[in-house]
Amino acid sequence: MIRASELVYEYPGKRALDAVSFTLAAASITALVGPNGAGKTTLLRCLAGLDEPYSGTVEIAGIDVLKHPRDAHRHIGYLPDDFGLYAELSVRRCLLYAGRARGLADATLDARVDEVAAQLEIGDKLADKAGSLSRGQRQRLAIAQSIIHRPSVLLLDEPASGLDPESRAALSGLMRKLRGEGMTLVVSSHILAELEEYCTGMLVLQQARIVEHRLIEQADAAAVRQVRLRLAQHSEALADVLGGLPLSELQIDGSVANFDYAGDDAALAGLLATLVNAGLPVCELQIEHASLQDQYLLAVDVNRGGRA
Ligand SMILES: Nc1ncnc2c1ncn2[C@@H]1O[C@H](COP(=O)(O)OP(=O)(O)OP(=O)(O)O)[C@@H](O)[C@H]1O
Repeated sequence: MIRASELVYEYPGKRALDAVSFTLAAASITALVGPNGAGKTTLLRCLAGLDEPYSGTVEIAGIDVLKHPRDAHRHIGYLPDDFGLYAELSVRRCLLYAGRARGLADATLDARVDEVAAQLEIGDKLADKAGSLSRGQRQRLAIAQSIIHRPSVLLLDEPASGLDPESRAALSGLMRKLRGEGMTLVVSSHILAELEEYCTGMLVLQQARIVEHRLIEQADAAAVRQVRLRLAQHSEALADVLGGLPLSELQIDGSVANFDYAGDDAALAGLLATLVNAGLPVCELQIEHASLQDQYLLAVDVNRGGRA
């Protein structure tokens, strides 16, 4: 659905994107993460066809964004991080304006404005001036404007910044809903704990380059997991049995053992069977998954280490 190939973008004296390539599947939500200044906003603007890269190509819904920007824009919704609203216009007029700018026909526009306002839960604000809305309501209006033309791709730059926990939870729900309707989303954010709730993939940008592209659902199956094992009572055999298994970071403290284990659920079931068959009185096996934040920090750290 979204394909970037060998993108290079330069500001005067500064390379902001360097040979950036990736493919994102339809109906996915990709977290675009990276340190400040990594190039996230620049990448989103190139994907949206708002900035022209020095070289490389962007394809969205099968359309070459650089060659056919107008066609591509029909498929793209874009929310910039510093989005502006017409403060003196009513919410309804803001949405009507956005719809007309996107070429929606007058005959259907009113109904679409009501529909999208209800979807973003600002239906009761249609008569209010945009300038009178709270930060969260303004954010929802800006998102409503960006999806009024029913794009198949939505690019959101820091959509959760400045929102309270309640509004951020509502935003998470909205993204899941849009994905459920078949939309493909790319979300740049620094709030990794929340991205984890709804993202299907993570793209890590560092110093203008992609350093990691991970599909979260797939990565989970074979990811290294931290395991905590507890026996009902102390057993001298614990160290011997665990010592013969393909584990790492093994630490034993009395009847409790902690270790890292790489394998899917079936492999874990086999591990448990081995322990029980060896006569160990296992009463607890607890698995901790590496969080998105851990994975991100690891990707960024490894890359820094590689460059040092
Ligand atoms: N108009 C500009 N002129 C010159 N350099 C720029 C311009 N805009 C961005 N840059 C530089 O390009 C690099 C990438 O900027 P970009 O805004 O894309 O990063 P970002 O990952 O979105 O950062 P942040 O997380 O802080 O929003 C940075 O080093 C930035 O200083």
